[in-house]
This record gives sequence, structure tokens and C-alpha cells, in this order.
Amino acid sequence: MENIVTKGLQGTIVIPGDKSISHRSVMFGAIAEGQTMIHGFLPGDDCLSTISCFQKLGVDIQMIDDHTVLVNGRGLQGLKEPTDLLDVGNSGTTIRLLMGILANTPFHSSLIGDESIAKRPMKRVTNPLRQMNVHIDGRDEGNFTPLVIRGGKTSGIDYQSPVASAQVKSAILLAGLQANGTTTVTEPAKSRDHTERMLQAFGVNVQVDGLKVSIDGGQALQGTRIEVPGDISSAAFFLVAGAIVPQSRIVLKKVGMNPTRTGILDVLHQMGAELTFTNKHEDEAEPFADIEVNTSSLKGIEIGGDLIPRLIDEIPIIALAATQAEGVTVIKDAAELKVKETNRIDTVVNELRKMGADIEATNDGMIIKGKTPLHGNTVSSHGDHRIGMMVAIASCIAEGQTVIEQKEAVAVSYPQFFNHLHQLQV
Ligand SMILES: O=C(O)C1=C[C@@H](OP(=O)(O)O)[C@@H](O)[C@H](O)C1
Ligand SMILES: C=C(OP(=O)(O)O)C(=O)O
Repeated sequence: MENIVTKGLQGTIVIPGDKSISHRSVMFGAIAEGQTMIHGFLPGDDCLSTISCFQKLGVDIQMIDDHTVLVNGRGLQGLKEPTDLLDVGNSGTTIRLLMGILANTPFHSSLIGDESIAKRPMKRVTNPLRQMNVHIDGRDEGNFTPLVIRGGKTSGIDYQSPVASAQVKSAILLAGLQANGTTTVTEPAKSRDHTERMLQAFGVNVQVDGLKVSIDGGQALQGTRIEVPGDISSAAFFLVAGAIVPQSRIVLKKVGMNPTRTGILDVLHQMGAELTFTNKHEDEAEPFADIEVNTSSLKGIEIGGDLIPRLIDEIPIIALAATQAEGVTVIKDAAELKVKETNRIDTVVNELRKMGADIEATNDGMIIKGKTPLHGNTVSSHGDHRIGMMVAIASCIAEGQTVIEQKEAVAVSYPQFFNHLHQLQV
């Protein structure tokens, strides 16, 4: 049960490690030569699934403490045939990137996940990998888990991706790392580029030319030290909370500022939020900064086009912000939301409506009219971490009690979320 926050949200939060970067640091460390030490790792359920899969592939991975991980790399050819199923849990990033890494392994692997993963489309990765000669089988012609992969000798491809997806791009590039010749992926819009940046940190030459990324096969990765910045997708919940809860002032430390991820900042700025940036570290492989947010008067805006991949995971919390903005907010070009942990167009619209929002679903997004007072109700995360955190922030401004079902889902990307929220309610 959550209560309306009476005195505003006040304080400083160190944002936990970036999920996308944490996954990649373990995966790339596993296929590198030598040791990789990861600092600022996110011990969220999804990243723990990645660790567990790579341990089953024979990699020695040690949690030194909650946020420090040591990976003893086995090199590109060093993975071992797993004796057990590779269970990715709830994590789309784990299964799709893993498929790329397994593309050249001359053994058999079986991949499964939870109920949500079983509904998420894998053809977007299966298709290009098959073009590279990988043997993949699975339900509905390889579109859904359980999936079975037997890697082989792959050949590079020149692939035009129909979707702006970092998971698709990364899977193909990782397969291309071991393929004959060059592999090129061209996207319709720029998706997050953590794979490109991190492969370079591991000593791999990656060519980036606008929306086109190329990699030559046969390059080895060298173990390295990875510093994971805070996850802007996690910070987003407190950025919006600080803006919409009256009398708030929140400082978020060490938030990742990779430009392929900062669409939420552009949107909040355009909506009129007061944000201040300090301690900027712009020269890192993954830049970061501290962000202060104060209660702000927001206005509705239109969000679509190339901005969507730069804020795709933030749309649930942006929808909540829009309920507190004057005027209409239109979110379009975001049909990808339908294939996330839940159909996030439907879950956002249904849960926010239960709390009194004026919001309707469209084919590729939603239309929200504000500003609307919210009221408490029984709502659910539906097992989707981002929906759980969004309704928890909504409960801070709702009149009366809110009951959140399946709130434990937040541990997928932000295990300390409720502790941090309580910490701010002084
Ligand atoms: O590559 C990644 O780490 C991710 C890419 C995005 O998915 P898509 O590649 O499906 O767009 C994002 O929604 C997901 O949370 C993490
Ligand atoms: C979509 C997400 O993750 P994944 O695709 O890795 O399950 C997310 O974290 O919002």
C-alpha cells in the first residue's frame, strides 16, 4: 500500500548500474581473453540471468560484492556445451545477444525464459542469423522459445534491419565477430550503441557510419576494466517523480548520458521540467552526470520518429508525466512497445485509467490529456518492472490508497527501487 506524498520527495539517490551495459560487460568479458573486472554492475534479476547462462557455458564469473564482478574470459572459441537449459528469465537482451554469441559455437544449446519471454518475437534475430548459416529451431518456426541453436561456420552479411533495435543489431554484430568476412547492419533509426562502444573498449575495431555499423570477423577481445554508469532508464522514474510530486527536489547521481539513451531528457525539457546537470564526465566511453530535478509545471507535447528508440523504455513513465501536463501529449511510432515484457501500450493505458487518467491507446502509441488528478486503486505491474515502477510513482500523487500487485517485478532492473522511493519520502 502506498500513500499520497504530503511533503514532496527530497534527497539524493545514487542510480544503480545500467542494465544494458551490465549485460554486455559480462557477455563480452566471457568471450574475451583474460580477466574483466566490472565496477558498478547492476545486480538486477535480468543481469543475474546473464551471469547464470554464461556460467552454464563454462565461464568462471565471480561476484566480488553486489556491484563488482570478475569474469575470467575463455576467448571466442572457449565456451563449452551446456549440460543444462540456458534460462534467460525475463530478459530479452540476454536471449537475443546470447543467440548472436552462440552463432559460431559448434555445439547444441537450448534457450528458455519465463512466460513473458515465451511471447516475445525472436524471428527478428533468428532470420538474419539463419542467413549467416546458423541452425536455429524453435516454436513457430523459430519465432518463440524454447529455442535450440547449433552454431557453425558463419558468413558475414549486409543486413538492413526492419526495426531500430539494439538487441537485433548487437546479435548480428556478435555473430559477425566470428564470421567469415565483414558484417554490416543498417538500422532505420539509431538504437542504443553500447555494443559498439564496449566492443571498442575490448579492443575490437567497429566501423560506425551514421545508421550503418560494420565489423570484420576474426577479431579477438581483450579483457578490460568496465565502469558501469547509472541507468538513465531507472533514473527516469525519479526524474518524473521529482517533476510531478509537489514540493520535490531530487538529485540523481552518476546517471548515464549516452546520447542514444537521453531522449527522456529532451522530452522532459520540452515539457518544461526544471533539470540541472552537474559533475559531467563527458570523455568516458559511457558519459555520465548528476541531475537535479525540481517540481515543475509541465505541458503536453508530441513524441515520435527517431526520438522513440532513444526513450523506448521510458514511455510508461513519460505517459504518467503527461497525465500531469497541461494539454495533449501524443506518443506515436512506438509499436515496439507491444513486444516488450508486456504489451506496454495496453498495460500503461489500463493501469493509468484505473487511477483516473484520461488516456487512450492508438495503433502505435497513446494519447493522453492532462492535467488530471489521479486516485488510488488496486493496480498491477503485470510482471513488468517498468509498469510496477510507473504505478508506484503514480501512487505518490494519487488521492487515497493504491495497492500494487506483483510489485516484486521491479527487481528485474531496479532491486532497490522501493527503498529509494521511501528514502525520498521524509
Ligand atoms: O540492447 C539493449 O540492451 C536493449 C534494447 C532495447 O530493446 P530493443 O532492442 O528490442 O529495442 C530496450 O528496450 C531494452 O530494454 C534493452
Ligand atoms: C524491454 C526491456 O528489457 P529486455 O528487452 O531486455 O527484456 C526493458 O528493460 O524495459
